[in-house]
Amino acid sequence: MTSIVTVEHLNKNYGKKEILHNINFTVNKSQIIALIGENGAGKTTLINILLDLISSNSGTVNILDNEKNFKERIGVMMQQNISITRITVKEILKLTQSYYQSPLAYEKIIELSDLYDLEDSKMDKLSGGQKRRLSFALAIAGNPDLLFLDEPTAGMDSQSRTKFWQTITDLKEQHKTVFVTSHYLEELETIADRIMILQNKSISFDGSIAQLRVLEGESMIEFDSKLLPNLFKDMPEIIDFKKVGDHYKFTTKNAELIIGQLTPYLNAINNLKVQQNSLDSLFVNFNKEGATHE
Ligand SMILES: Nc1ncnc2c1ncn2[C@@H]1O[C@H](COP(=O)(O)OP(=O)(O)OP(=O)(O)O)[C@@H](O)[C@H]1O
Repeated sequence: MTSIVTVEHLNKNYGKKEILHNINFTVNKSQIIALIGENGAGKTTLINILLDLISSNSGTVNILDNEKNFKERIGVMMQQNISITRITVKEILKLTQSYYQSPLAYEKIIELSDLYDLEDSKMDKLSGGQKRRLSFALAIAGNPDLLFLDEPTAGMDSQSRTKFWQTITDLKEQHKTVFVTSHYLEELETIADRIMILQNKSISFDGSIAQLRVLEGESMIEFDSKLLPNLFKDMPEIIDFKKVGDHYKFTTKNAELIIGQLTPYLNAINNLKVQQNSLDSLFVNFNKEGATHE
């Protein structure tokens, strides 16, 4: 596979505060990579370094082989929307297209960003969600091979989000590579090929959601029962055991084994629920163990 982003031994400080420590990774073509981390973990800082908007203190970044005009092949959707008074959606898109040698067709941009009916609206009169869609339109105007999306769906309604992620998946099918950060983990869960967790200044997890499930527990089991809590507490397969009143909730790496162990007590168990662990709860568990991750 062709590597289109390579980061080696990257470090970043703001003043005396270390933000990123020895970051290393490569990104291949046609992947959707979700960069996740708590507020202030350094996601935007990392993306800004990749985009050469700010400099690192040390380390190397190689994007698209740093070939001539490689920046033309990158599309960026920043966390903040840009708004210019008196310019319409159509005008700003046409202007942006004009900066590129091989831009995406205007009609295609409108279609992918779902900006029908808003082409003649003034930029500063758009709603928050519409501004997000315009930011996306501006990001894809140059028909980029590599897209950076920082909190792309913030402020979008649920219909727009669904459509947006479908578009991102379609772009991947067209061999585009997408680097996305978001706090809406349930959205990333279905589309990301690869999850990178930024924690304690480093990439502390880098792999698929299936690999994260193996690490953190594949399933969540919940039920109500008056059974003694110490029946379960010491089972090594049980992770993150919680009991509130008669309600039991825990994560496990081996749901089948636990269900087998619960079978003799099924008469004393109500509302049994077994489900695959969501990215949200995997991330919470992962962060709780934060200090132990490399
Ligand atoms: N220009 C700056 N000068 C000094 N400190 C900064 C600067 N920009 C960011 N920081 C600090 O660096 C840390 C990382 O910030 P960053 O915005 O990269 O985090 P983030 O993971 O993107 O957060 P969020 O999820 O809230 O967007 C934070 O502690 C932030 O306060």
